[in-house]
Amino acid sequence: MHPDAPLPFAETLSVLQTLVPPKLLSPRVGIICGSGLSGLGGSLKEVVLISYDRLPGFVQSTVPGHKSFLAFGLIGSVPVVAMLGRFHPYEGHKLSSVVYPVRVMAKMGVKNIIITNAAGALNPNLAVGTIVVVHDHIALPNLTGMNPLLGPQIDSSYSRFLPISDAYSRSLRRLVFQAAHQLSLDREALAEGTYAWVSGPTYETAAEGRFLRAAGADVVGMSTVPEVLAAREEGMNVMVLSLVTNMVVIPEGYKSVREEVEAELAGKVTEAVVDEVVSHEEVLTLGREKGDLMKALVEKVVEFIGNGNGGAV
Ligand SMILES: O=P(O)(O)O[C@@H]1C[C@H](O)[C@@H](CO)O1
Ligand code: HPA
Repeated sequence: MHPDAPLPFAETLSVLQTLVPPKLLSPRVGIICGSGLSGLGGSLKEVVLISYDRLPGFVQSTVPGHKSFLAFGLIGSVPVVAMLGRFHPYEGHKLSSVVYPVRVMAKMGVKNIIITNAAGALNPNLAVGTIVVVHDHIALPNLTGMNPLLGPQIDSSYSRFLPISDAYSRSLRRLVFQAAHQLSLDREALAEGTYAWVSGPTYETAAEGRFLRAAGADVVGMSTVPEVLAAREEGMNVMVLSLVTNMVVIPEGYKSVREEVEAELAGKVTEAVVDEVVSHEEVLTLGREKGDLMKALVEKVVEFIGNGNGGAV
């Protein structure tokens, strides 16, 4: 038993066995829906929704735009399991709780996981509404002691020192671009990039935004990386799609208040400076607007996986 948090896998799986029809009990693909993206669950056929409060080991999602249901169903003929609502450390959840559903998916036999999120763009070439296919990440929390794999190993057969330079499956990333081609999406609809994980819940200051951009990140968000690490530890192929819901506020240059006041005292007319801010409402609005696009891409990729394409199983 894990001393930090006893993980009730047997109990969770036994509840699932009583609630999920046998046909859906061995999902091929796991999906995690990001902020405002739970509509993905709406496209599942023969869907069975299970409230998180019925599942031992699951906590509740408390963030607007996240539900608290595990959905089982079919995309085409492929059985999938989807988290309609994820857990973030900033909600007060332990990292072991945040990644518990990913580990449950692994115990159910899921080999491929598609993780979606809403993110702010640091790269000025990205437009709001773009979906970024993530190929790498920067996780300051991981580097400074906030890593879901810290502590005694939950399974002694797992690697103690997990390499994650290959965390984002190239085969699955290829499938996204093939899916975009089949869906006749404009080239600009998709981009590739690096995701920076921050703990949140505050959005970034301008200086933090500049810092993360200078470090090489294209987008920034408050989730996903813990799930990626757990999924890799469990041996899954991982794909991450970030929907750019807003530009991170990084003004061109600081407009000096001293100079503003001095100019006014000298009788000059100055331009009023209004500081911009980001809000979760705009994140959710964009999630709703682009939810169908994200859904179409995910469905197509699942279809490809079902057909055995791309080297992913
Ligand atoms: O769960 P995701 O990463 O999609 O949600 C993002 C990050 C924060 O939870 C929230 C901020 O608006 O949206
Ligand atoms: N910063 C961090 N997380 C986010 C953002 C952001 O600008 N937008 C959506 N999630």
